[in-house]
Amino acid sequence: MTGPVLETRELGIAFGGLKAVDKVSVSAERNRITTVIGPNGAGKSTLFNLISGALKPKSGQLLIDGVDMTGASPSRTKAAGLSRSFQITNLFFELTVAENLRMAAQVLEPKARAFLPLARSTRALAKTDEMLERFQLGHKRDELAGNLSHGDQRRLEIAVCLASEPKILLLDEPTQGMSHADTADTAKLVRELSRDVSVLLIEHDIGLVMDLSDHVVVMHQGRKLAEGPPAMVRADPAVQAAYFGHH
Ligand SMILES: Nc1ncnc2c1ncn2[C@@H]1O[C@H](COP(=O)(O)OP(=O)(O)OP(=O)(O)O)[C@@H](O)[C@H]1O
Repeated sequence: MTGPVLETRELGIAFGGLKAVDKVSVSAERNRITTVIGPNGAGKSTLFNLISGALKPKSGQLLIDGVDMTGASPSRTKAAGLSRSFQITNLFFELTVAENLRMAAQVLEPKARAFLPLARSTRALAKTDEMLERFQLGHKRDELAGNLSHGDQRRLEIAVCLASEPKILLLDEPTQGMSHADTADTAKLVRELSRDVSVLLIEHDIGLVMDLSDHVVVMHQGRKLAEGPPAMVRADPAVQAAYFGHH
C-alpha cells in the first residue's frame, strides 16, 4: 500500500457553538512520527477522538490505509489497524504484565481458535514473549501491572498497543507525569516503535517534539495553523505568536 497510513480531510466537529475541530486535514506517513501540538484547548484530544471513532465528525472524511472510515466505531477503526494509548492508562492493574500483553495479542489468533484453551493461543503467546523481551519486561512478567513503577507501566502500555500489530499508533502525551529519565527512555522507545508502525503523537514537551518528530502539525483554536518539519514549524512567526507566546 502506498500513500499515507492515516488521513483526515477537512474533519470537523462542534460542541454547541464551539468549533473544537474545524476543517482539519492531516496525514500520517508510513513509519514516521507525526506530532500534533497546540495550546490547551486547541482541539488535539478532540481530533484524536474523531480519528479513533470515539466521536463522530460533523463534516469531513477519515481514511485509514486509504479506506474510508468516516464515522466508524472504535472497534472498527481498531480492526482497520489503529491502536490508541490514553493519557489515563488503559492497563488491567489486577492482571500480570504477561496477561496484559497476551490479552492484547489475542486478536492475532484466527477467530476459529477463540474458544480454545489459552495455552493453545500460540501466536498470542509468542507475541507476548517477543514484547516482554523487546520492552525489557521479562523479569516482571508475573508481576501485577498495578505494582509496576510509573515508567514501567507506560512502557507496558506501549507494548500492549503494539502487541496487536497495528498500522498506526495514537499516543496521547505518553510522557505525561514522567521523570526526566523515564521521558528520555520513552522518547527512545517511540523512536524505535516508528520502525514498525506509524505514530501519531500529542506531546506538550516541546524539546521532545523537536527531537522526535518527522512532521509537526500545529493546532490553534480548532484549526490547523501550520505544519512541516520541526525546525520549520518552530521558526514560523504565526506559530511563535500563537504557541510559543512571543513574536
Ligand atoms: N465533550 C465536549 N463537550 C463540550 N466541549 C468540549 C468537549 N470536548 C472538548 N471540548 C472543548 O473543545 C475544545 C478543544 O478541546 P480539546 O480537549 O480537544 O483540546 P486539547 O488541545 O486537547 O487541549 P489540552 O492540551 O488541554 O488537552 C476546548 O475548548 C474544550 O473545552
